[in-house]
Amino acid sequence: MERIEHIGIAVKSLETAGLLYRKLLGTEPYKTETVEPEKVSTQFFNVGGNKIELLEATSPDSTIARFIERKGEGIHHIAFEVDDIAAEMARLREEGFILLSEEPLPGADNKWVCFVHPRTTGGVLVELCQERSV
Ligand SMILES: CC[C@H](C(=O)O)C(=O)SCCNC(=O)CCNC(=O)[C@H](O)C(C)(C)COP(=O)(O)OP(=O)(O)OC[C@H]1O[C@@H](n2cnc3c(N)ncnc32)[C@H](O)[C@@H]1OP(=O)(O)O
Ligand SMILES: [Co+2]
Repeated sequence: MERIEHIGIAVKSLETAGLLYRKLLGTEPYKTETVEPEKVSTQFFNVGGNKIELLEATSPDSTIARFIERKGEGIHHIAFEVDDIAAEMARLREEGFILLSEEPLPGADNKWVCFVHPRTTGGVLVELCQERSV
């Protein structure tokens, strides 16, 4: 793992939460992007090089909708930047972590991503992110 890439926050409404985070952070979001396969719309803020990712469900069967149903709005996951996501996935499998996809998946903000099951990380949903070369 290289560094924390972003903190994911589950919100009911990007519009409402976006206004709140503009006030809270004192800055505008740099990107709003829907990732259909993940059934999420995202909005990214950059705070001195650290990123906040707001996540709204695009359908009732989205993992974000289920999270909010169960736990309410709030911190959803921690994403780490990795240089080689395939190698990191193999290392984590070796270490006994449960990965939630066989292969890296296309994520938001031009990344390849993979998630680690929170039951194997002490209750924290972890995301791996590698920059997708354009
Ligand atoms: C990719 C676009 C974007 C990006 O950055 O590029 C994103 O970040 S998209 C983010 C949304 N997508 C995901 O989260 C994909 C990975 N997540 C999953 O596959 C599921 O959410 C999963 C497997 C973590 C949980 O699935 P589900 O909610 O259907 O299962 P359960 O409700 O039975 O939960 C099982 C167990 O996990 C605990 N849980 C669920 N979500 C979280 C969480 N965010 N953080 C910590 N723990 C979580 C839940 O409480 C259950 O624990 P238990 O002890 O059994 O009660
Ligand atoms: Co994320």
